[in-house]
Amino acid sequence: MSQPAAIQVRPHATKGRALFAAQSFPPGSVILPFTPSLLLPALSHAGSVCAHCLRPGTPRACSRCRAAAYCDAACQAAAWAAVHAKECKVLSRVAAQGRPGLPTPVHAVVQALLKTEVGNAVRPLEGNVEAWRRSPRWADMEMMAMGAVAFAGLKTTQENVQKAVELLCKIQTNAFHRYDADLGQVGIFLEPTLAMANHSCIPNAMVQFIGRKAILRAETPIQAGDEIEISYTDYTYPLSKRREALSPYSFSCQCPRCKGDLNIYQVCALSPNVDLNLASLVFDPSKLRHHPAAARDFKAALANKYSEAATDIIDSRETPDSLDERRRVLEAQYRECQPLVSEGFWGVSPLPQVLAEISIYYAEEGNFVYALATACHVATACDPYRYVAPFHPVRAKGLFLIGKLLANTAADTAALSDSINAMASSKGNFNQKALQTLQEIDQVSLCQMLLLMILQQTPKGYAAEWELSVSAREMLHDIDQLPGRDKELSLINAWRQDPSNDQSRQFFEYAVLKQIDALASLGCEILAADFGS
Ligand SMILES: C[S@@+](CC[C@H](N)C(=O)[O-])C[C@H]1O[C@@H](n2cnc3c(N)ncnc32)[C@H](O)[C@@H]1O
Repeated sequence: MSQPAAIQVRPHATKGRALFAAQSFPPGSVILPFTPSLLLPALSHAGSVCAHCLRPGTPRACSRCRAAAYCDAACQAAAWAAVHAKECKVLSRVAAQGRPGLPTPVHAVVQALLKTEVGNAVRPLEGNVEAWRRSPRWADMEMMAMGAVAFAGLKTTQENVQKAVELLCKIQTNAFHRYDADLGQVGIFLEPTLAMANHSCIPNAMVQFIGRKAILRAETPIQAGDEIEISYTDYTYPLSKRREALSPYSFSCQCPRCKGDLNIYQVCALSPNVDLNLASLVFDPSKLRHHPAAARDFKAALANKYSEAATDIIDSRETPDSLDERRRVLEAQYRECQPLVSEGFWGVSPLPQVLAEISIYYAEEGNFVYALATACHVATACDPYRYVAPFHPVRAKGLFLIGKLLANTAADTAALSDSINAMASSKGNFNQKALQTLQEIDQVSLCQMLLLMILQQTPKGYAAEWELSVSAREMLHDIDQLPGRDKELSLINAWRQDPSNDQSRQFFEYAVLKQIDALASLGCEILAADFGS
C-alpha cells in the first residue's frame, strides 16, 4: 500500500490501523483523490449506469456478454484493460444460464479471484472474519463465496471457498456504497488506502464521489497528526439506527455523539464550522449554536425520544408509485412526525427526509411553488443543523434543487396563478399569498446567486467533473443570455469579486437571505395548511 505524502497509515491503539494527516487541511479542502481498485455497478443498476465510471445514463452493453454496459468507447476500453477482459466470459456464462447477472458481492469476489491486482488490493484489509462467522449471515456468506468460486471457474474445494469467504468479508468491511440522490445505491467502491479511514459519527472528513474517483475532503479543520475519520453511515440518524448500520463492522462507536446520545442540535452547537455559514442560506449563523434542543436537557431528550419513535414507524414503509398513494403515505408519515413538528425540531430525523419527499411530491404534481417553498424550508430549518458545513454535498444539492425550482417558477409566475389555484381551490387566499411572495422576488437573480454559491462549494479542481457544478454552469450560461439585467449583473459581479465588503453583504442579505427566508416561512405555512390537518 503506497502512502501519499498528505496522509499516513499507522496503527491505532484501539482501532487497528488508521489514517493520519501529515499536514493541516482547512474545511472543504481536498485531502486526496482516490482511484478505485474495485468499482462495480450494483446488479439492480447494471443496465442504467456505466460499469466503468458509474455515471447514470443509457450505457451500451458489451456485445459479447451483454452484462456490462458503458457510457462510451473510452470507458469500455479502460474497463477491458482494468478487469473486463478477465470476467467477460464468466458474465456470458451467467447470462447463458438465464440469470440477470451476478449479485454485487459475488461479482466483487469473482473479480478479486480472477484479477491479481484486485485480489492483492483486498487481501491485506481487515475482514472481521471471526465476527462474521458468529453472525446469522455467515451461512449466506459461505453460499455466496461458493458461488463466486464456481463462477470464477475454480474448483469448489474447502480451501478455495475459505479464501473466497475471507475476500467477501474484507469487501463487505471496506467497500463504500456509492449512492446517487435519484437512483439510490448504484454500486460499490474499494480502494485500500482510503479503506484505512476509521469511523466517527462526528467525522472530520467526508468522501465525495465524482465520476470514477472518491475525493477525501476535510469536513472540519484538520491538523497535522490528527486521525482522519469519516462516517460509515448517515450521522444524522438516531442512535439505534446508527448502531444497526454499524453492526456489520464489529465495533462499538465511542464518539461523543454516541457516548452522550447527542442530537443534531447539540453537535451543531459544538461544531467549528458554524461561522462558515456566513456564506450560506442561514440568515443568522449564531442561531445555529442556540437551538432549544441544544440548550435545554429536557428538550434534547425529547428530540431523541421522538426521533427514535418516528424512525421506527416510518422506516418500515414503502414509497408507492402513484401520486395519490404517495400523498396518502406522506400524510401518514407527517402525522408520525407531528411531535417533532410541534416542538420545532425540523432537523431531527426522519422529519427532514419526509419534508424532502413532500417537496419532490409537489414538484411531480406540477406545483412548483409549493415544492420551492418546502425546499427552502428544508434548506434553512433542517440541513444547516444536520450538516453544518455549507459545502456538504447535501447542502449543495439543496441549493441546486431550489435553483431548478426557481427556473420553473421564474419562467412564468403569472401563468402559475391559474395552476396553483386550480390545485387547491379551497386554499384560494393562501395561494394568492404564495403567488404574491413569488412576484416580489427577483427569481432570476436569486437562482443565479444560488448557482454561483454551488460553484464556490465545489471541491477545488473538480468543477469540470462534479455533475452538480457542471449542471449549475449550464444553467448559469442560460441565465447569462437573458437581456436587460445590467443592473442586477453589476451587483452580482461586485459580490463575486468581494463577497465580504459592506455593499456585497447588504446585497446578499437582500437578494438571497431575505427572499429565501420569505419562501421558507411560506413553506412552513404550506406544510401546516396542506399536511398539518
Ligand atoms: C474500513 S476498516 C478501517 C481500517 C481498519 N482499522 C484496519 O485496520 O484495517 C473498518 C474496520 O476498522 C475498525 N474500526 C473502524 N472505525 C472504528 C472505530 N471508531 N472504533 C473501533 N474500530 C473501528 C473496525 O474493525 C471496522 O470493521
